[in-house]
Amino acid sequence: MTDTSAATDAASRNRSAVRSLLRLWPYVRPVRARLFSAAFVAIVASCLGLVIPLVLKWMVDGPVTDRDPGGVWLGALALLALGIVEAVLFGFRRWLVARPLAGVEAAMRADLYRHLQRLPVAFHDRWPSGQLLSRGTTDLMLLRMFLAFPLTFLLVNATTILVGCAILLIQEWTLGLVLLAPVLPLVALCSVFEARYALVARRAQDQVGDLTTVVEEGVLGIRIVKGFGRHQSQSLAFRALTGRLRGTELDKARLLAGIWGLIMTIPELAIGAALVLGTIQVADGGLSAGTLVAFLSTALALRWPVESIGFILALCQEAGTASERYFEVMDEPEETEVTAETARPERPERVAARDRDGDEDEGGDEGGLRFEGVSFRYPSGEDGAASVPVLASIDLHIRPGETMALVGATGSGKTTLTALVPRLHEVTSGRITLDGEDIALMERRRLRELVSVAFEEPTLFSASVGENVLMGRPDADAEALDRALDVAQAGFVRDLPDGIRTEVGEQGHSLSGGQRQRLALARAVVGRPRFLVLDDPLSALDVHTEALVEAALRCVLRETTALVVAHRPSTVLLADRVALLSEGRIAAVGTHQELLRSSGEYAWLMAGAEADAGFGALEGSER
Ligand SMILES: Nc1ncnc2c1ncn2[C@@H]1O[C@H](COP(=O)(O)OP(=O)(O)OP(=O)(O)O)[C@@H](O)[C@H]1O
Repeated sequence: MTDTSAATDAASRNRSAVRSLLRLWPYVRPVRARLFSAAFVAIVASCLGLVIPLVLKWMVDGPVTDRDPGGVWLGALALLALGIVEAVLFGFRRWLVARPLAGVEAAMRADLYRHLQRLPVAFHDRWPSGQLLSRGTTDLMLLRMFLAFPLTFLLVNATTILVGCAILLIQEWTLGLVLLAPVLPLVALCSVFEARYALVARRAQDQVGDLTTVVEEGVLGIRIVKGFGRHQSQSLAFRALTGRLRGTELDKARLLAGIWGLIMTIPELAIGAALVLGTIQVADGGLSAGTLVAFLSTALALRWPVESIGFILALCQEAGTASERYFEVMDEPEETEVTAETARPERPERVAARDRDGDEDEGGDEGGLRFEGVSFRYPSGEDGAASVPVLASIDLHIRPGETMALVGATGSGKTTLTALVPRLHEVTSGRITLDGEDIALMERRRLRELVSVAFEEPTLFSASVGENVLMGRPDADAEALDRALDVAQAGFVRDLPDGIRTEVGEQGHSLSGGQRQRLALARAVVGRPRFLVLDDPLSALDVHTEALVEAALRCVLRETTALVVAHRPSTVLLADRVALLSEGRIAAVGTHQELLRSSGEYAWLMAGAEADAGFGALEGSER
């Protein structure tokens, strides 16, 4: 990149950082009164500091020249009082902003969390979790600090410098102009610094996100790391990232050191020049000693407001980047939602039919779960290259009350197809209907009530066993919970130390894989859903437990319309019919026996599974 384009890029980044900071206004608005009051108090406190040189001038030209001890004591008391008032005012400012700004941070964090829950699965597939974590923690902390300190002090320092300059010019305008001479070069230097610092600050904050991802993966995958003895390679990867972050932080420190050095040296030179000129004027009798003392004291009082500008600008840049990173996530579109007003209401004849026939209504052509010309491709990756279609022209009808097994080679698209029913992903073309209703036109809340899912990888939350199961239907009663646990053969929970109140630990890691799967299955069936989607939910069970779960599941499946991904013949036998998925297309539909006869691929898949199951059983009996 050429220097010019780097500068243009940095300048536009600067503008976008300011725009991002302005977007904080809705959050700041409710606390604006406190924030402005705090800024006002800080300005008063800071300007009080500028009165001190004027008291000094009075003391030098008055009591000191007249050798009046009483006057000196009076001056000293005035200085003490000014110092105390200044300190109290700064303390009051801090008290004014602390509580409301903690509230702003909490509100922004809550909004981010709420938004993350509503973003589509495709977003979460794309974004590393560490990047999201760092935006919800470090970046929000930087924004709170920005509102508490740099934002206020940018205003306070600017006002103090303006008032101080006015006092300097009024006291002795020639010396004042000498002191103001470095202003223009300093402004130019600051803007170059800001542009460069913006780029490095963004790089550092992104690297913190990458580092968080690696730490999180290392902690969550600690069993694999230990199991494969990968400590060293993990440490090396971590060290490489920390090394890169260290380099970036050093770049930041170098830039800061440079600007700070210049901001300190240039005004010192100007003060030195003013001191020399002032002393000559006092010697010539053109200036009183008191005025020179006051002039230099004012100049020295302005040192901190001037010197801190580099540091404050750096904090503002970091806050701009933090805000940009926060709104990058907040700007991602949430899942499209059909509202109660726009949702297509359930057709009256369907409601009537259901009322008449109970749950097992409408055997007709429309009922059940239907895929009509469904195609799906995952969103294109970072490089923008179009992804290949995973599912193409899927036409499949699962009749009301029917259980359909979905069988296919690994990678054929079974999980993807099941994820389309609860709309974890949106179909690329075609449509899916539940009892004739297009799920794309249904309120998500209603869709989730109708459809329950259990995935091969059972995800549990750090809550009690009961809470995890009841996630499937929070209003279910104890009887429903018991029934669900029985169906899933999860009676083991009653032997846990606190029964269903036992905490399962982070991601349920205090339980075995098979136990977690059974709880996930219980969660899926607890609400007696009209439609059940199970993605190979019995894969981690031994053959005996699997047989028990299947026997109990048979009763549940009779009451619902189900799509069950199956790898083993025993699971397939739960189903009324089987659909064979081959490279993203439905290759055949029929009963298990029909497909065994008519489809070589199906027979081959089942033969492999049978051999595996037989081997597993043999191993089990030998143990
Ligand atoms: N989040 C994703 N982003 C991009 N491609 C994906 C994603 N998830 C799956 N795929 C791809 O989609 C294809 C189908 O994957 P899917 O998990 O649906 O297969 P499957 O039949 O369920 O496999 P298995 O039996 O091994 O679980 C695979 O080629 C996979 O690489």
